[in-house]
Amino acid sequence: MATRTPLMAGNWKMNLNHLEAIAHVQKLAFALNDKDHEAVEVAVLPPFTDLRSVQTLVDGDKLRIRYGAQDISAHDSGAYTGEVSGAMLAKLNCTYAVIGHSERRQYHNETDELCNAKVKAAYKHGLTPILCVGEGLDVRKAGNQVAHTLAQVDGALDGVPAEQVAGIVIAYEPVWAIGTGEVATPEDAQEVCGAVRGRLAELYGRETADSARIQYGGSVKAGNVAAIMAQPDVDGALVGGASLDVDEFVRIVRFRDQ
Ligand SMILES: O=C[C@H](O)COP(=O)(O)O
Repeated sequence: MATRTPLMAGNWKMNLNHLEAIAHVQKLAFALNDKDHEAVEVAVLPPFTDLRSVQTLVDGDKLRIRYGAQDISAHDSGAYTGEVSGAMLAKLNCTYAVIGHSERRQYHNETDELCNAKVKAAYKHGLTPILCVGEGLDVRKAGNQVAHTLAQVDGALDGVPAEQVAGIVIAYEPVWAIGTGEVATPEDAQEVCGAVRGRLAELYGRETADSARIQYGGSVKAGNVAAIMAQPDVDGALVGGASLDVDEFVRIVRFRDQ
């Protein structure tokens, strides 16, 4: 089985301006040591307006922190007011682009079809998608979380080749656990993360499935991360609120010590 490096990614959402971003990343870099970076990949996902400042800091100080954007346009360039292209993000040396976060699906009506176009745009420009999937409370109550989430995976990866999927990050984020303090149990997380890996194996083969990383997201904190990370198909966390607190986020990165 492939050895997957855990990825702890802080999704700041619409928080921290570019000056606050610099202070935050400096504090985070100071708190992390070589041992942390060898064991875990650490990434931040700031608002678009912060990315140039984060890039300058990471490059200038040769930090081992990676960064990416919270969204990406499906288009390369042109008359798409308000959008940011993959080429622009690649120019900023972004590693990641979040695609299909539930807040984009909910507030901006993003569909699986659009997510699929965004996944293809990310790969076209050398970015790694962090593809977000997961069910709402009604679906969970009906017991349909696996089927719902796998349909989102199928839709977003339609036509994406195995060699690209091998490097993808898929974040399973049950919507009812996002920002609510209600974390999924480790078994809930494993049920769906395991099913997602199973689907990747069906679609692309075992080797590809074993090399893709699957994160859990939804009210992850230092106090609950270790049990979630102990699950065999959970390879990291997409952390929202707790990533805004550097000390808490560092404790999440050090999940093995919790
Ligand atoms: O992208 C992160 C998720 O939406 C989780 O957010 P949260 O940790 O604040 O629940």
